[in-house]
Amino acid sequence: MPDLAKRLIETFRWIDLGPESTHLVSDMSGWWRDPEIIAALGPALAGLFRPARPTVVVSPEVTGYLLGPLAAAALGVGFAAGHKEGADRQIAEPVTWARTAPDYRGRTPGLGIRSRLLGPTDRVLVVDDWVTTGAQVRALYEVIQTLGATPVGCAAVVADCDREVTAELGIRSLLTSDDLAPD
Ligand SMILES: O=P(O)(O)OC[C@H]1O[C@H](OP(=O)(O)OP(=O)(O)O)[C@H](O)[C@@H]1O
Repeated sequence: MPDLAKRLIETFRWIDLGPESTHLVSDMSGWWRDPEIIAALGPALAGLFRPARPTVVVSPEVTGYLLGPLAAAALGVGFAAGHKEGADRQIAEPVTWARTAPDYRGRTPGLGIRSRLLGPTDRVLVVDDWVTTGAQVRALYEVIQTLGATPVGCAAVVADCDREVTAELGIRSLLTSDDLAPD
């Protein structure tokens, strides 16, 4: 196993919120606190798709805003935000939206990208921390295609989805959820 994968596993935690809680909560704060992980994550995610020659990275709000720019910098391309509807601020220009199917928490948020940021010459890499149902990635692909651009795939730190979704959305990851299974 590569050193980065080992370090991601060592610094990840499941948090038990107590007897009232029905599930463990993932805690990735150790990743952002570790200088070696911060330095290695962008190049590692970029390396999953370098041959696809992405021209831009897109990531969903909010954890994607940490990871996407790291991967974009490693690829030498720019970044465009995937906004979630309902944020407490206005976007004062046209945004192209798509609604997600129910995600891993049963939510169906709209995801949107500022329309002027992508065009037909763009090959777009979606980057995220964790993909479960793939609903948010799929909605971003819909927006990307509506804007005339081409999604080349999704680079994730953790993939937790079934084989069909992985193949359909072209998901590649540094870890699978089995690597982070609670004890
Ligand atoms: O595969 P899916 O079922 O679509 O779920 C995966 C998405 O959910 C998580 O983000 P979340 O919406 O919890 O936001 P966060 O980044 O603010 O934690 C994760 O960061 C992905 O974006």
